[in-house]
Amino acid sequence: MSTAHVVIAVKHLATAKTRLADSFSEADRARLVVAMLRDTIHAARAVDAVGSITVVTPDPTVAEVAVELGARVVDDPAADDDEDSADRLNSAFAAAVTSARSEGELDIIVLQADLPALRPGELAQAYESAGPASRSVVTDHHGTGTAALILKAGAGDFTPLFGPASASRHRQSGAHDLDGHWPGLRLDVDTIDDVRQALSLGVGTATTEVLRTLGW
Ligand SMILES: Nc1nc2c(ncn2[C@@H]2O[C@H](COP(=O)(O)OP(=O)(O)OP(=O)(O)O)[C@@H](O)[C@H]2O)c(=O)[nH]1
Ligand SMILES: C=C(OP(=O)(O)O)C(=O)O
Repeated sequence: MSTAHVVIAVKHLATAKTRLADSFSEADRARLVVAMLRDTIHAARAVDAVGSITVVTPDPTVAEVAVELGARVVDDPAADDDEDSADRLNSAFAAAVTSARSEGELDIIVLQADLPALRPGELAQAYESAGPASRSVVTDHHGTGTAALILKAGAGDFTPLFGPASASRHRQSGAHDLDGHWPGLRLDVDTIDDVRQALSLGVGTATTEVLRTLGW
């Protein structure tokens, strides 16, 4: 079985999940982001084909949690630059993928950090369904964003195109859209409605605990 390397990006906790600001304080949003990251990493680590995980972040708390969970940490090269936020995110992913590939030509799974309802079987199926030497995209539950990008070894150079409506940009750049019933994999949590949907699908233990302490 081939081995995949998962790459996850998380920004500064102080600026994270602004779309949840009406419902949660900054401190609670930070706790939720860390909890969702924990559940995402736990699910990804449980996939047989996943050999290693890198988290690219400028945030020391996120870096600590990533190391505790056995992930490698890449410092975010552009976090404080005056770039557009999507450009910063794309620079962060590009740096992490370059770092992972410096150890050899690997399959790479670029994965969102906020997938608390992810099931290992969903990620395993998505990875297996991506063809050899291909680039593939798992579109998010809205049909517009990118939940995951799968870059099989030999797929060539990678230009991440995350940001609003990234799924169509990834498709236009040659990525195949993967079909599959993967509700947890597709459910990146950005809004309060997403929180409700994730809860009804079933979230991991860390997110369950934080939401419970917040009265959910
Ligand atoms: N390392 C890194 N990660 C980023 C950066 N910008 C965004 N991310 C991460 O990429 C994912 C999608 O980011 P966004 O949708 O822009 O931000 P968000 O915090 O999820 O939500 P909003 O603030 O509501 O937009 C999240 O996991 C972010 O933490 C960045 O500049 N550097
Ligand atoms: C940045 C993206 O995700 P989000 O929905 O979290 O903004 C994206 O889908 O490219």
